[in-house]
Amino acid sequence: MTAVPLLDVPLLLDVPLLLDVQDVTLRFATPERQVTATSRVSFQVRDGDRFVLLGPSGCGKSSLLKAVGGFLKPAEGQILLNGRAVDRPGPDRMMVFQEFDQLLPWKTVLGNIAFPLKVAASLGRRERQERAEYYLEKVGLARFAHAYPHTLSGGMKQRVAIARAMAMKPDILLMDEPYAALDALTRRRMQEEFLALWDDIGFTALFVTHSIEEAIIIGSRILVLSPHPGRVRAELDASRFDQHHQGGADFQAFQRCIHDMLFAEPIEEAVA
Ligand SMILES: Nc1ncnc2c1ncn2[C@@H]1O[C@H](COP(=O)(O)OP(=O)(O)OP(=O)(O)O)[C@@H](O)[C@H]1O
Repeated sequence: MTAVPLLDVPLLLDVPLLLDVQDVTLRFATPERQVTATSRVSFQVRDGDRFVLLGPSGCGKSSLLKAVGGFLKPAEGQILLNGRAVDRPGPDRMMVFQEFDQLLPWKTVLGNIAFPLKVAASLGRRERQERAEYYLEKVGLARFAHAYPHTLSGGMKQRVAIARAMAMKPDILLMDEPYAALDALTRRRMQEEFLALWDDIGFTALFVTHSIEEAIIIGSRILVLSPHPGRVRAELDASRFDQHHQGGADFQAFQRCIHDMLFAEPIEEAVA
């Protein structure tokens, strides 16, 4: 029987379509065998979405993000950004990683944020400086403009990485478990800041996590992927929840529902 994923999302046809992932299968060739990371995954991200890819370890979340980033070519299917096929990395898709060492250690915080703007060569020196300062202020680190990365905490480094990505004003921000290596309290605070930034600036994010709780807090839409190889199990509307709902009955019921979906075996049963 053909597996039918559960779709529980409003049709937002009046909101511009940004990213269209169509039947994407991703494979890796290793010396021993071929690994299929995802199988015929489809989803659409619209302007302003906080779109979360959620699934167990190895289901291909990071690989999907890399493919959207243009670092990995689909074996089948295609990825369109603003109607154009993605075939290489570009400044319209900026990535934030989990690792704390993604900043250039020999540049100051401000220098790190201004650096991609300099490489892109679209702004003059003064505009670059102003843009970098603006986003640094937005992540609450204006006082640390001249500090070097090794003097910052993990959370501060992630804030700088987020400011650096945002300063490029990408069409979509690609975030690969950006808070997973942080302690629980800092992680919570970063989630709150992420939502406050989204309210303040407005951006579109494709966010990878394997935490159900984080997916519900961060996401406006959640794509639930099955274990390896990743297939779409469901797409859910999470826009009614944020950090203030955590612990509430609705939040917990939603969390349980996603948990059951993730650990259910055949997709047909999850839908029934
Ligand atoms: N460069 C690679 N070469 C070979 N296999 C790979 C490569 N990158 C990923 N894979 C395999 O593809 C599958 C999906 O990996 P991926 O890292 O995308 O999953 P994930 O859902 O992001 O996992 P995690 O949450 O643990 O990071 C895994 O089986 C992984 O071993």
